[in-house]
Amino acid sequence: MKIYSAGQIRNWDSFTVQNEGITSLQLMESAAQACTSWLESRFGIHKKYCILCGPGNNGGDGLAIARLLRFRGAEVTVCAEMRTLFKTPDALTNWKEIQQVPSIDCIDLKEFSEIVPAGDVIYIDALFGSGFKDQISGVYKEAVLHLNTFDNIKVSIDIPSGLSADSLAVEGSAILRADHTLTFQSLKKSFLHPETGIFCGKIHILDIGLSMAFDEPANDFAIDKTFIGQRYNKRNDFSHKGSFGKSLIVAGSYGKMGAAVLAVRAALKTGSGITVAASPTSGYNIMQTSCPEAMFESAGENHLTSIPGGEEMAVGIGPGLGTHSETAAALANFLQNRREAIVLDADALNILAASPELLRAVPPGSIITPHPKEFERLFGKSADSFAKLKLARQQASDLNIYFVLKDHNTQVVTPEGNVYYNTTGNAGMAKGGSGDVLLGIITALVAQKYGPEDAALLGVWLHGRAGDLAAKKHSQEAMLATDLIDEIGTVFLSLAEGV
Ligand SMILES: NC(=O)C1=CN([C@@H]2O[C@H](COP(=O)(O)OP(=O)(O)OC[C@H]3O[C@@H](n4cnc5c(N)ncnc54)[C@H](O)[C@@H]3O)[C@@H](O)[C@H]2O)[C@@H](O)CC1
Ligand SMILES: [K+]
Repeated sequence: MKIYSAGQIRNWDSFTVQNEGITSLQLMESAAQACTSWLESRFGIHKKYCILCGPGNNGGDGLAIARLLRFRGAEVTVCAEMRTLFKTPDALTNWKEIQQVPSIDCIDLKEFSEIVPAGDVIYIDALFGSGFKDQISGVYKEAVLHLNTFDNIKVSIDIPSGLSADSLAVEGSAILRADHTLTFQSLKKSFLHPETGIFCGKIHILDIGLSMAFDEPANDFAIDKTFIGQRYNKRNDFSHKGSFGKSLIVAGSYGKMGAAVLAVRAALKTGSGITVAASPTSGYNIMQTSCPEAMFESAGENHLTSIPGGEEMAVGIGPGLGTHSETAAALANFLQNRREAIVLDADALNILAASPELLRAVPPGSIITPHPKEFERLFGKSADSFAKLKLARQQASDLNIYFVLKDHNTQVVTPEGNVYYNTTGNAGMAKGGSGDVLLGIITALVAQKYGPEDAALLGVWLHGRAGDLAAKKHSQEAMLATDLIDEIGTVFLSLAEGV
């Protein structure tokens, strides 16, 4: 799914009006109908709603929702700024329609800050949507700050008011903290960053009938199921283990063999034809017992002192490696001699951070998977997640490598400057071991001849989806990286069935 800017969303609305034989008023009605149906299916009928309406078309949506809910038997109060009222023709039309509907209470927004919340009222935020700029002030600000103190359910229409679609909010500005955001047609960039996404609650994408023929270039994308379905290659019946390539997982040191085991098991479960663990001899028994399907190559006594060439193999390096000077020297030597793309994580990245000149030796097309601290060690501190992404784009292009920036919505950054936000995964995955599993998954996909971009995209999605299934079964608190590996098969089954 492409992620469009606020300006492109406006173009999308206009394109639909011009090409689909529909008026902008009908589009507003369609948006309101989609919201009303969602509200009824979620909360049931005959509920009490208070709908805060702003001056533009987001407010117009709120008015149309008020009318539709009232017609279906709900008790509805509308709060709007009576002094300036509505600024767009469609919002004004809906304001006039509201006057014809009996028993909708209308109150001035300036009185809202006096309101004491009633326990059973659901509050709808239709103050500002994609046309919002800068920061909220005056009565709107007071209303948002007051509403934020309520424990009632709060549903934002399209975008939580005070949040802009594609940038960081002005520091200290008022933003509505929603429990649910009903957004139209596609995700907005700000929903996917931690500083701004926190205001959205649970996000629901509603189809309001915007034209599917609309297509503008974009650099930001969300990795969703359709997207993955297009990139996943089903296995051919006439294949043998050699068809699925060989993975070499370079991992482990004395006391950190668990990380190596997790990466190797994840590679095996992701379909690597042949998997070899290159680990220190002290980890031999652990690896051979935990992963009988893998081969073992000894590469040191208690820590790695050499890294095998891994010719014709997909190579993933890092989990549990430690940063011993001999291991660092082995990695430097390996990088000087390796031409094909590799996958790097964890201690491999810490070694690079200590010797940044080595970054230039990372083969083009490689994938590196830093968590926020590892990225900071490599490239310095960024002011916020938008600035960090900008820096990652620049570095990916300079170094000609792919980044997998592990976070709430993990981002894959390509050397061409595209950013793909992952939409699977949960907070239960913020645990030791989860990154080791990701390295194993991505390495196995590279072994199976997925290009680096597809391997990274499919890898993060699969990892997150397996994590979601593990959380469902065991809870976010109790789920372990091992549980995540156990769910990889279920994710492949659903992919093969096309769901
Ligand atoms: N254009 C269309 O065809 C459709 C638009 N839709 C709705 O319309 C919204 C976009 O509507 P608009 O473009 O009218 O924009 P909004 O309703 O998001 O807000 C714009 C209005 O708020 C004012 N405003 C902006 N920033 C402000 C600030 N900081 N303080 C005070 N006032 C501020 C603007 O002057 C303008 O009057 C979408 O989010 C969606 O909810 C939907 O009805 C679907 C169809
Ligand atoms: K809103």
